[in-house]
Amino acid sequence: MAADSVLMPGDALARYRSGLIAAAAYSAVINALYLVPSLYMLQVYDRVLTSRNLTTLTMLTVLMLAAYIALAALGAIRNMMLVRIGNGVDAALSSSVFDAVFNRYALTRDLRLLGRLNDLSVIRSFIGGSGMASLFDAPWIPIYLFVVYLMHPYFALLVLIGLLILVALALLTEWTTGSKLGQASAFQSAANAGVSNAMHSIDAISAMGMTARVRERWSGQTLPAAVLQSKAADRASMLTSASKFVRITLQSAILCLGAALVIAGDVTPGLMIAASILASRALAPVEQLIASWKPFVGFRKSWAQLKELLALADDRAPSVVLPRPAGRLLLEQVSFRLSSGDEPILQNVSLSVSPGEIVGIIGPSASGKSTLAKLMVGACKPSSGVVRLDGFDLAAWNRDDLGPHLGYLPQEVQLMDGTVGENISRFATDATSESIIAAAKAAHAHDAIARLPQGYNTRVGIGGESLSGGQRQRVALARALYGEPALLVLDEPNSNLDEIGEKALQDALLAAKSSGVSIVLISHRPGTVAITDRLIVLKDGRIALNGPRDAVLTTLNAGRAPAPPAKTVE
Ligand SMILES: Nc1ncnc2c1ncn2[C@@H]1O[C@H](COP(=O)(O)OP(=O)(O)OP(=O)(O)O)[C@@H](O)[C@H]1O
Repeated sequence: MAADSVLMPGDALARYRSGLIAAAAYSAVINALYLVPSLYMLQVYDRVLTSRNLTTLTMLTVLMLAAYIALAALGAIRNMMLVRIGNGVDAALSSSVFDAVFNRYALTRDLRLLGRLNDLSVIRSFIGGSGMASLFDAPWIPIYLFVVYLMHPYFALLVLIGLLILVALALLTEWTTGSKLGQASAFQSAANAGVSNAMHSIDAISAMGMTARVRERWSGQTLPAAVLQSKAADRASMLTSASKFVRITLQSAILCLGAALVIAGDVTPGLMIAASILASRALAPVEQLIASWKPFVGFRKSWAQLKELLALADDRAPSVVLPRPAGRLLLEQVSFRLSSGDEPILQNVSLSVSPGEIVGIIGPSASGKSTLAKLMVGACKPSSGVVRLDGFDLAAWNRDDLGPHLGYLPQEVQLMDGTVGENISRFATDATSESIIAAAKAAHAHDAIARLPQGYNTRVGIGGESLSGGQRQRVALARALYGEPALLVLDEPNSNLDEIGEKALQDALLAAKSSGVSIVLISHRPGTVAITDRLIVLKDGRIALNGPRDAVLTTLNAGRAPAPPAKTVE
């Protein structure tokens, strides 16, 4: 089935437009209700205490309680709605982001792409946390200020000064700590990436006593990170204390001003207390906004990064699901370079492979064989030219639809943590034991798997480390043959095989050939080369020779150094 097309962050959020409008409406009512405490205080002081009327006090208290209950309930509902919207946006975007990260990583091998998965949780937490709520509350700052102004313009002036000082302190915090925290996080990520990289070479590192050097490199990056972090923390705590000072001083300053105004007969004592309560309420959204500033900056950054990633995403979902291919592979003038301006790894490669044909690819190290294999299975895209399967550009196939028809055995076999059976079935949830065993038998690997401690249920460990190199290759061949693919591309499938394994591989390939599979085989071993029908010699990224196996071998053995342009040997 074709996967959904790529969803952009804005589209995902737009799906929750009505929820967001409702949350904004709840916020308006919540903020209006926050006026109740000061109004209550005003009435109690100026009306109840002067009239000594208990009925009025009871009525006011009942109204106040009803408002507080509504405030608590609406606050809880709004927060629950925002959490659900955050989760919904995350869930809606997750497949597009996951696919985009994987497809892009296949092209660039850039591990920083993993951070894009983290961007999803940044966005979810911002929408579902206090960040989004504080954006909804922000428009109320001027409204509160206006109400304070109505009480007395001097009160409003004082609150405004307090607000400006708080904002200035927040900006100062960001200005003095932001770059330090950024540098610290860059040091920390470099340290973590270095350790995870070193762990891939753990055997060589421990055998050759390199642990201390790896540790020194790690601590050389984590120590500066800690120093920068503590410098930033020192400044941040000084500025936080300054903000607290401004807040409590402002509260008392309002009372002081209020008292002076009461003495002058400008305001009532009730208004003085109400203004003091309202002033702290007016400051609350500003403080919330300041607290949410960092998450907001993070949210905007993550949002922009996901937009950029998804805009580059290869939307391969075709409108028509193509039928099962017969396996006719055609490369037309294919060139490949890692990025524009780089030297091409492959240049103007044209070739074809027919169903039931085994085409061998040989050539010196670094001549581009593995890159060619990746292009043939769509693991990377040509910089120019087209790779066609049954006449259709590979890019026209949806990866999820095409995958089952392709079998690929990469040069460095990496199995995923799971059982042998799960790896063979490519982790398909609907795989049957019969289909797994059929693939293992087709790969002539069933007996070898039967000898493993728990047979098909043996866990292979991360990368397949609990299997030997040869066992890994045999399981990977079974995985490539799972589901009877139409095209099989094998990159040095025998590099770790013993004689028995090599014979099993040859038998498996001859059986696949006789059932009409198109096979591309990168291998230099004479026994395996002997089962190919045609041979292609790659040199410096170009086809140097292409023809029937024996004719190509004769040309090579005659010692005539192959040189571009490609010769077709008959
Ligand atoms: N991701 C990459 N980043 C940088 N260079 C790359 C990358 N992939 C391939 N290359 C370069 O492209 C060239 C061809 O590599 P490729 O692995 O295709 O050669 P090969 O013929 O399979 O080599 P070998 O027989 O040694 O496996 C090499 O010079 C290699 O350094």
